[in-house]
Amino acid sequence: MGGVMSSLAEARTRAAISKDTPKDSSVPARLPAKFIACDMRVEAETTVKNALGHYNFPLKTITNNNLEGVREADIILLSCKPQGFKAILGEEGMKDALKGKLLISILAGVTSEQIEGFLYPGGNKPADACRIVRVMPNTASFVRESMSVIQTCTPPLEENHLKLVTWIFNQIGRTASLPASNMDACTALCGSGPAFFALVMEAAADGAVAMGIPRAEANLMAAQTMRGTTGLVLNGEHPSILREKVSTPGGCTIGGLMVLEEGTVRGHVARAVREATVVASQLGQGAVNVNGPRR
Ligand SMILES: NC(=O)C1=CN([C@@H]2O[C@H](COP(=O)(O)OP(=O)(O)OC[C@H]3O[C@@H](n4cnc5c(N)ncnc54)[C@H](OP(=O)(O)O)[C@@H]3O)[C@@H](O)[C@H]2O)C=CC1
Ligand SMILES: O=C(O)[C@@H]1CCC=N1
Repeated sequence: MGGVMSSLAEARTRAAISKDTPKDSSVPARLPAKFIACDMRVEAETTVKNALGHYNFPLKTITNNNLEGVREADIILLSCKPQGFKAILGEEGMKDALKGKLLISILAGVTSEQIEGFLYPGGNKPADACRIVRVMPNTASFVRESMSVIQTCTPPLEENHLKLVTWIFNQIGRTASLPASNMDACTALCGSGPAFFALVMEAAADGAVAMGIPRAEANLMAAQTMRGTTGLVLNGEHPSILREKVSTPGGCTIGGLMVLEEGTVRGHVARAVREATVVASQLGQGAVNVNGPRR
């Protein structure tokens, strides 16, 4: 989806907070209460409604009129292809529509400086310029398990904006903050990561199928085993210790691990993250054939 906008309204939930309940200081004073989805194709309206229609908030879809969506919104979530932001933000009237608003970009490889430089060339930034924040979420946001990295801004975001961005992305998983220089690696690890881990999971299931386990059970077993492993690590277990604990001396785990090490799995997985980092860094530069062979 190209541009997704949500407008703010006074948080209805605040009314429900009793006098005795301590206020959660991480919750912004105003929360998003309405969602506007903008796309270029009318078919996208059905996709959006099917994906989001069951949630209990007002949802509006707009086709081929990003300007209307931006005018109506307080927060703009830019989610077109990396190279597509100039067409959207360069539209006549867009700069005015963005005045004083928060523009969140999840575009891979596009820096905040690039967006800012496009909107306000030559550093001609008015006092009411929109505030741009770069965030890298991932597809697990669909099941509220995203790992989203919010880029730290210079100068820092004002407290309300920071609370708001953090709150939004905390609704769809976990958040972390890192500087601009780390965002391409975050894109590779968090943005692309689900695809990498899915490949490993599929390979593990294939192995089990080869040894006679039915496909459906193998997929379930691989997915739940991966989930359990992530649960242990998120609970504080170090991956190396976890691996040692499972490796009964003379047992089957160490036998399997030896095969993985022979196959240089670590090197290849790490290299995939390094490769995706380099590719991500080129996505916003107008480069072509970014995935061409490098050697
Ligand atoms: N896929 C992922 O897991 C992640 C993606 N990202 C980033 O999110 C962005 C989208 O990625 P992804 O969803 O995979 O890519 P897609 O190409 O599937 O989505 C791009 C969307 O933008 C829409 N669009 C294109 N031009 C316009 C326009 N002028 N106005 C409004 N909408 C427009 C497209 O509409 P239409 O379908 O009609 O062409 C399409 O829905 C990228 O920048 C990517 O780097 C970030 C993190 C994870
Ligand atoms: O592959 C891509 O370019 C996007 C960015 C991160 C995940 N998907």
